[in-house]
Amino acid sequence: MSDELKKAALEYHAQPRPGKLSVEITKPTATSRDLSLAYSPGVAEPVREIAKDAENAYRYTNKGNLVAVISDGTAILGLGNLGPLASKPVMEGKGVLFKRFAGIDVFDIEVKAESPQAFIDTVARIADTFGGINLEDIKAPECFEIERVLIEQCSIPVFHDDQHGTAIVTAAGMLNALELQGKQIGEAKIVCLGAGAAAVACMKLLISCGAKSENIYMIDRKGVIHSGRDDLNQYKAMFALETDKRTLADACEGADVFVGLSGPDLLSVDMLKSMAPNPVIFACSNPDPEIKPELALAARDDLIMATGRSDYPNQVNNVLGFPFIFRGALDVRATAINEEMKVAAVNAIRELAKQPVPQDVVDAYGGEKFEFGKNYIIPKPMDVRLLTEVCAAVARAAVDSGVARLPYPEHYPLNSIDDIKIV
Ligand SMILES: NC(=O)C1=CN([C@@H]2O[C@H](COP(=O)(O)OP(=O)(O)OC[C@H]3O[C@@H](n4cnc5c(N)ncnc54)[C@H](OP(=O)(O)O)[C@@H]3O)[C@@H](O)[C@H]2O)C=CC1
Ligand SMILES: CC(=O)C(=O)O
Ligand SMILES: [Mg+2]
Repeated sequence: MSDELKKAALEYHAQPRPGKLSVEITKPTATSRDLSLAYSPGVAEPVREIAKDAENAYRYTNKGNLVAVISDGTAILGLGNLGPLASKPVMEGKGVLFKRFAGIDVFDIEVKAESPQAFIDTVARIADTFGGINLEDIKAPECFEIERVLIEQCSIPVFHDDQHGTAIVTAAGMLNALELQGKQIGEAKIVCLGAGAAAVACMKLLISCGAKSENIYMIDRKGVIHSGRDDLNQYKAMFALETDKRTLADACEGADVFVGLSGPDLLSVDMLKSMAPNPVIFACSNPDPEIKPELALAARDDLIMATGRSDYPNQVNNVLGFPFIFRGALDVRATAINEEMKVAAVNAIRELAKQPVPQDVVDAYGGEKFEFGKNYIIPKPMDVRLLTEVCAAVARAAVDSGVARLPYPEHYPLNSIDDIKIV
């Protein structure tokens, strides 16, 4: 990041008031009558109704449109374990994206937890306040058990965005990129640098989409994950291969795909050059990718290059997923975000990239024209059709798979956030 951008980012967060989010009032509060409805004595009535039947919380409070974005700060982007308070700008940022792209209100919650169990207990105790819980930037392997237990304990959707949001968007982009490069996913040799929350979920979903586990080389700080290692947790062990490859450089030789979910500047130009013709490079570490696009594109001209950032083409980032997935789930009051809903989101995002791009999206990106191809494998976050297509696909899948508590919404498809009706 340039010094100029770093300075601008601090200024953006500090001025004209600190932070990126505030709370707004949705009812009249001008008169004493308004206050006697909003607060004492009127507020007692919805209290009594909710005490009689918890479902009334959806009718009389903001529960149905409120998502908690919760972190313990143990894996903030690719910056590592910097603690809960330091994660707050990212969690506020997720709140901005939920609101801007899908009209969802967010409380960001940063939890100082001495153990995964303490974190679970904290979240479980506050869960009923919300319509859904988006777990964010919690490191592996703890994140897997945290999410599993919270899904079991909560009756609202619990979704670890770094796992599933990332996997959905990566799978959508990867299927399109492979198609453009003329490769079959079932034959692609895949190198995955990183073996944490995002990496494990992405590789699992790519396997569901047809990738072969025997073609996936997963790599952590100690090198290739192979069956001779005795230091693997159960999540890494699922990817252990019988192989004599040991290093990232060994794995890259002849590989078709590189997926980086690890840290900055870890893929060298020599490694990139050793890959098969027409490779796909997803260097998705934030804020700094595993290889800079300028370096990669200067080294070879037959690749498709994506990063997690907004300032390069092909932004493979969970922002294309979580706002719309939660909108669809909330609008049918789903009890979970299940595999059917995730696959529906993959297909909706993937297909959208193949449609002509509307003028307002072109305008939002400085007038540059996009069409399905090497520099446009996946839709842009500003594309309102994500709201239309992904919410509809997710809500439909929730209904069809039996986790929806409301029917498919009559007001769908959503053509703008003004069409949203809080249920
Ligand atoms: N573009 C997007 O939408 C998203 C991008 N990401 C990015 O993915 C990265 C990982 O995030 P997440 O999975 O949540 O974090 P985790 O802490 O769960 O996992 C980090 C993984 O990266 C590995 N790693 C870190 N440094 C190196 C290194 N030098 N060499 C090899 N492996 C390394 C770690 O290895 P070990 O197991 O040995 O410690 C670990 O397996 C971050 O950079 C994040 O920004 C995450 C989510 C979404
Ligand atoms: C994008 C995101 O969630 C991450 O980098 O952690
Ligand atoms: Mg994250």
